Amino acid sequence: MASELSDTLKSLPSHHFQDFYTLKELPESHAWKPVDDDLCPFGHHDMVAEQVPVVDLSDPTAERLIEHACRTWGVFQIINHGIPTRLLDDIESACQRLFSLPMHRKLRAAREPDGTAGYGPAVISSFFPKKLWSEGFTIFGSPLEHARQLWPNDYMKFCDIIGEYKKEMKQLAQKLTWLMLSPLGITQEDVKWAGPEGEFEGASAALQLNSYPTCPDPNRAMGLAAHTDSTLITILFQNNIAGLQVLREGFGWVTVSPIPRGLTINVGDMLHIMSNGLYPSVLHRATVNLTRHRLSVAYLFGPPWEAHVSPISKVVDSDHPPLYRAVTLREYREMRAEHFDKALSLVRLRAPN
Ligand SMILES: C=C1C[C@]23C[C@@]1(O)CC[C@H]2[C@@]12CCC[C@@](C)(C(=O)O1)[C@H]2[C@@H]3C(=O)O
Ligand SMILES: O=C(O)CCC(=O)C(=O)O
Ligand SMILES: [Fe+2]
Repeated sequence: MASELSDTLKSLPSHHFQDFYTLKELPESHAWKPVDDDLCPFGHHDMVAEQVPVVDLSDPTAERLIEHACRTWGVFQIINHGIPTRLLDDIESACQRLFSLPMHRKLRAAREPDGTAGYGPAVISSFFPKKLWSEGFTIFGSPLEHARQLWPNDYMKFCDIIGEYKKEMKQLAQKLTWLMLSPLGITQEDVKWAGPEGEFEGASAALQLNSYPTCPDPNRAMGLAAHTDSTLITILFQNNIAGLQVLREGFGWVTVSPIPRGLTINVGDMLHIMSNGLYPSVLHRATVNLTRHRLSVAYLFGPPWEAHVSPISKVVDSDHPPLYRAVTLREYREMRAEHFDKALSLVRLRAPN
């Protein structure tokens, strides 16, 4: 088994795969400056008072609450969203099964150096001098091939859960996107690429399974470094263990308190552009834990790869000129791959009035 692992590692290029489960101390390569130091980069505030908004989707005023949350935070949590509890339990178990596999098995499904799908560190890790305390598994389209490599005799269970989860998430993402766009006066006619029924048929979607193993020195480690998502919206499920933090302008990092069976919705860069900056994409990161293995599942919902995304005319006038040029998701992801957090400013035309 040990030789299978070293053979696999030898055949993989400089890509960094870390077996966290064997480490008793935090290696220097993973030691960030204590994450608590920058809890409040804007000075001292009463952090307890600030809570990410929670929206009950069965509330008739949900749309207004969502609009307010998107304008002020770029993130909110939802309850009563209609995703079956059983499915959330299933996806959590599927993550546990995957990440608890021995390293040599996970490496069979390793992401290729220039690839996008499979097992490996977060793609943004290459932009940071220190390594992240996390591992991920990215799914575009069908997970069948990778699932076969991971569980040669029992891969269908994983595929079925992923298939069902993606289907439910797609419907929820469509509904949420309209709940977010409607208060800005944006309708189906304004978003040609959303299709005649506004069903976002050609939308791009990916599923990112994240694992944050227990860490011997959590205050000096970083699970996932600060980033915005390059999506329209992201729907995040976390396994009831705190770790996700969002940056609230003027306050600092605020922890998103897990709500059992709740989901967190992030505004991504594509929605930021479409809304002409009215809905800012949220900067977020994930911390790690001494005793509890945290898992999260991000459904990354975007426009079709080749659709031109630009500020929608309904939110543009002479007082509010377009702040961003049109860009396709394909072009934007290429810019992110090269320039990471500078990508949004690279498509920016001017500063707001
Ligand atoms: C669809 C995508 C968004 C993502 C890059 C990717 O191609 C697949 C993984 C996604 C993810 C998840 C963790 C955070 C993130 C910044 C990363 O490193 O990989 C996002 C990427 C993104 O939003 O650009
Ligand atoms: O694990 C989390 O809470 C954050 C995950 C995340 O930001 C992502 O997958 O894009
Ligand atoms: Fe994210």
